Amino acid sequence: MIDVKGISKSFGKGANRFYALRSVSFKAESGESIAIIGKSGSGKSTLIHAISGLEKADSGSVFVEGVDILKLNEKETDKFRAEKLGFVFQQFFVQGDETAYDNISLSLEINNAKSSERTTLIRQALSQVGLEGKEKSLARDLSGGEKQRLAIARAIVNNPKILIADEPTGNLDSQTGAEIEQLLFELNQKGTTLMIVTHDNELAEKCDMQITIKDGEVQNVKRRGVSA
Ligand SMILES: Nc1ncnc2c1ncn2[C@@H]1O[C@H](COP(=O)(O)OP(=O)(O)OP(=O)(O)O)[C@@H](O)[C@H]1O
Repeated sequence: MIDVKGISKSFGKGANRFYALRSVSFKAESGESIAIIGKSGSGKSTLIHAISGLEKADSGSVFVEGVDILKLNEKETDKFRAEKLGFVFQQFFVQGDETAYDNISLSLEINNAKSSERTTLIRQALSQVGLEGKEKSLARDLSGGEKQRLAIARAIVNNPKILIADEPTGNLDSQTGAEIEQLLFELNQKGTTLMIVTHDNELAEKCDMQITIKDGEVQNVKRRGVSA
């Protein structure tokens, strides 16, 4: 479950203090798909950073899968993030001069795993995203859609509870974007909670829950088929 209660986050000091989030609250059950929508600069990225502990909220509480993340120290936050969360971004962030295998291997948490075990986990992740047989391909030789599939494989190799996708289709043509969308929803159907930051209303409408952020505040929470 993700339970966000009254979080605020400001940047700067004194007269220059700027609130990127103001008393934001919402609750989502495990396994749901959640869209975070809103104009550029409304606070969407700041919200997912606060939920993942990449940036700590100034006040309020954030429970993710039963863990009060504002109470964790830096090392515990890193461990929590590595074990429970997977991230996918608009810009893919794959290492072009590394193979697909090595891109995933770099983020594999079980660093002391036997190499046969690593290989199995990496092959499974590649197969889940439809990139079987691409282990040895250099990331830079992959198409845009394949790069994003690789980024998704890397995000899911540790079997995260929550997959956080920030504009995952923003750099893709509509056909490839639709395939990536389908892949994300397939992973969601298998039980991974999916949180997507998007400007795409059609994509947002496919999610169980749509949270609209405006000027750092929750403007509206809509559940599929229900208006709040
Ligand atoms: N580290 C920071 N220091 C100062 N201001 C920041 C910082 N991070 C974000 N902000 C400000 O907080 C506000 C919200 O930013 P945020 O990146 O969360 O918006 P967003 O909704 O994700 O925008 P976009 O859709 O353009 O990515 C913006 O006005 C931004 O300039």
